[in-house]
Amino acid sequence: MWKYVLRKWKKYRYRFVPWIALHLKDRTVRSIPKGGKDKLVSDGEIKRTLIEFFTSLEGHTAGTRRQDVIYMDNLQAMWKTLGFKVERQTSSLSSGGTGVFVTDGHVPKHTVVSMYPGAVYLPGDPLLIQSLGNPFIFRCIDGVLLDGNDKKLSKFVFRSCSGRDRVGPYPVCDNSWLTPYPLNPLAVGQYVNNRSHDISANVAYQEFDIPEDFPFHLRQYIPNVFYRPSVHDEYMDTLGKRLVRVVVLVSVRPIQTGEELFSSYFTVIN
Ligand SMILES: C[S@@+](CC[C@H](N)C(=O)[O-])C[C@H]1O[C@@H](n2cnc3c(N)ncnc32)[C@H](O)[C@@H]1O
Repeated sequence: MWKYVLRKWKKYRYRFVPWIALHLKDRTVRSIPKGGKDKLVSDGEIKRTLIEFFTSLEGHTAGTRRQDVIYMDNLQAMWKTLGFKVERQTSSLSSGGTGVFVTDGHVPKHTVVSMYPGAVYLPGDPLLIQSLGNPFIFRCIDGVLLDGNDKKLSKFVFRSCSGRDRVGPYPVCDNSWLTPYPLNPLAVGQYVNNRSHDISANVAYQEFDIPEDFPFHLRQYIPNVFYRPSVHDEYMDTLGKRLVRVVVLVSVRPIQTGEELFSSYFTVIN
């Protein structure tokens, strides 16, 4: 029985874990050809965008200003740097809960429009308890999992991992995505809803490993942290010199003000 489950899991290719597959009726599949890397934009372009945007946020955290005020400033910085704002709002789908919308500006095709926050679990890390009934477990192409749930045990786990990995006074990731006012307003990608038969996807997920030369002072805006402590040696052996896995959402077509973002939860690599 256990071997059967493991064999099935190894073959499992959807972006979200089986729990969500059981709960969504519309499972329109996005198919990627064998050998395809599912990369819409280059790693260099993602790195450039993140550095440019994070740099524009610097200085907004100083002092004792309220988090909601900082959030508004950072949304404004998003508009100035990237040319658009994305925010959480009630979904346009009945029973869609919260979704993510472009609330100002215009998103050109092949632009980083959001980030999927959460703790990063490598194959073999214990995620079972956090994953029960959790619709926010995201699966990367290589089997790495992200838990983007901002409540309950998942929230507690992220907070403790982010505290553990501090280097002196410098945070190496951001945990404000667990609140309604993320310091990095891109970090709302876990709320993007699945496309339906009538509405096609306007964004797609893309993995990006933060390289070692990423500016240290900007890591405070990265909404991801490894679950496992001291993972780096092992991780670097397999993937080269990388600090942490992030997942960005990239527009697959131009998106205008007022449009809700929709992805394909059922992306499958053939
Ligand atoms: C990753 S969460 C997305 C955020 C979610 N809308 C919320 O408010 O928490 C996935 C959950 O969103 C809902 N959802 C996503 N796409 C949907 C769709 N096309 N129709 C209805 N519900 C959807 C389902 O409840 C699913 O379990």
